[in-house]
Amino acid sequence: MLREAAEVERNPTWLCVVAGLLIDPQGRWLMHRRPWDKAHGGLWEFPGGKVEPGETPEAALVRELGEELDISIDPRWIEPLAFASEGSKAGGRPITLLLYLVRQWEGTPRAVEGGAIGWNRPDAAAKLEKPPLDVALFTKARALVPPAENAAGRG
Ligand SMILES: Nc1nc2c([nH]c(=O)n2[C@@H]2O[C@H](COP(=O)(O)OP(=O)(O)OP(=O)(O)O)[C@@H](O)[C@H]2O)c(=O)[nH]1
Repeated sequence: MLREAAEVERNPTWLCVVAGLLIDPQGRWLMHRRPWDKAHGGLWEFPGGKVEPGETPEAALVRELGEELDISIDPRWIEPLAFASEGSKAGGRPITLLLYLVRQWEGTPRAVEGGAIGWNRPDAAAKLEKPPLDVALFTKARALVPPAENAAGRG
C-alpha cells in the first residue's frame, strides 16, 4: 500500500490545474488569451496554471495569478466555485481544473507572459473560443456566481 502511494506521488496519474474568475465592479469577467506558442494557443481561458509538487491549490492560484497577471491576492479573498475534469487523452495526463471565485485583488491585471486579457460581460465572454474543458465550466460558473456579483445583479 505504502509503495503504491509513493509510486503515485512519483508518477502522478492526473494533472491539477487551478484558475480564477475575476469579476470587476461593472460585472465584467476577466478571460486570459493563451500565448500562441503554448498548448491551446490563442484560446481564452480562466487565468491560472498547474499546481506544483508540494503546493496547495490555493497557494498555486495566488502564485499563478501573480505571475500571469501581476496582481497580489490574499488567500482569504478566494473561494472554490466549480471544477471540470477531462478523461485520459493519448500521450498526456488527464486534467482536473479547479475554478475559484476571486473576490478581491491588489494591482491592475495585465498579461505579462505573452498572452492577452479581455474584460467582457458574461454574454460576450461566453462567445470567446475556449479550451474544451472550459466550455461546460464557463456555463457552470455563470449559474454559480452569486447574483450580487454577476453582471445581471449589477444592472
Ligand atoms: N490556466 C488554465 N489552463 C487551462 C484552462 N483550461 C484548460 O484546459 N487548461 C489547460 O491546463 C493546462 C495549464 O497549463 P498552463 O500552461 O496554464 O500552466 P503553467 O502556467 O503552470 O504552465 P507552464 O509551466 O507550462 O508554463 C494547459 O494544458 C491548459 O491548456 C483554464 O481555464 N486555465
